[in-house]
Amino acid sequence: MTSNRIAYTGFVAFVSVVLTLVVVNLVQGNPEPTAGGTAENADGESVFRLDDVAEHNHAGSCWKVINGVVYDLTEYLPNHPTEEEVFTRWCGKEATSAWLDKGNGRPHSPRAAARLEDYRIGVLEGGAPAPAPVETADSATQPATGDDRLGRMLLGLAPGNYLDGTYRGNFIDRGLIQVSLQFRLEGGRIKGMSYRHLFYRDEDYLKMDSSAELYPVLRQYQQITERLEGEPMEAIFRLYEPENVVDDIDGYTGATLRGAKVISAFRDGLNRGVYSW
Ligand code: HEM
Repeated sequence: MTSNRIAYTGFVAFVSVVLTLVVVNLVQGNPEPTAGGTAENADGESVFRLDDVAEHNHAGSCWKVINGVVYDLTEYLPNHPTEEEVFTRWCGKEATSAWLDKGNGRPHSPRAAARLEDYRIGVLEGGAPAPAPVETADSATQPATGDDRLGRMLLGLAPGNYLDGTYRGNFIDRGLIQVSLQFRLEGGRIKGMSYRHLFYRDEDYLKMDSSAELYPVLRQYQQITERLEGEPMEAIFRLYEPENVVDDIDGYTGATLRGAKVISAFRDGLNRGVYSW
């Protein structure tokens, strides 16, 4: 009788352990990081939920959401110039506010923004949540530095702020059009960018052939279109540091100016709104 009771008690204990394990597993889901997103958007990009991101909340697998885009920063982690904990504290989280304010009221640099794009793995379901306020009481009263301005511009280009469609924009200086361009936005990505007009100091660049002295300048302009193809909108800001985008012809002196003109024409197009659907 006693041994029967012991066997029965043991059986009940065993069953309850098994049931507990099943229930815990059902509630927590698979604890292993999932490789893919929950779905794909029209652009073939993975779409994740914050729950998916939350699973990658440690140094061994560190995902963050910044401006509605999901990044797998695991491999970048050892390169980040702070104590590891400063960076890992945000793993698995919506981290736009930390990205836009390094703790001193200033956002990350354009160089850091260019790094970030290498780790993009998808977008957040439903687009960017409203980011936490960027400005501290101090930074609001201080004049904006170059980095601050870039951070604010990046926010302006957050996915969802512009409709898909074809855009046309110009850079005009002293009454003359220097750069006129056209591009499509598809899922917030630049597609089919081309120049309609490229003119500077009596030179019509679009009419040049490869024997022209200034042909390398035209090549740089073309490299911009080639290298922005399929990139997210904010990639235009890489042109503030053109060495990230085009080959050198003159120590990047002219390329810096040309990059600024392209950014300006691009943003002119966005301001004008969709030219055709
Ligand atoms: C989201 C959480 C993040 C936090 C809290 C954070 C924090 C910081 C802090 C405090 C600094 C200043 C270090 C110093 O001056 O000694 C810094 C610098 C830097 N961080 Fe981050 N960071 C984050 C994400 C990132 C990401 C995702 C990248 C790039 C993929 C990145 C790239 C850099 C770079 C390149 C610098 C050098 C300064 C600059 O270029 O702005 N950080 N970060």
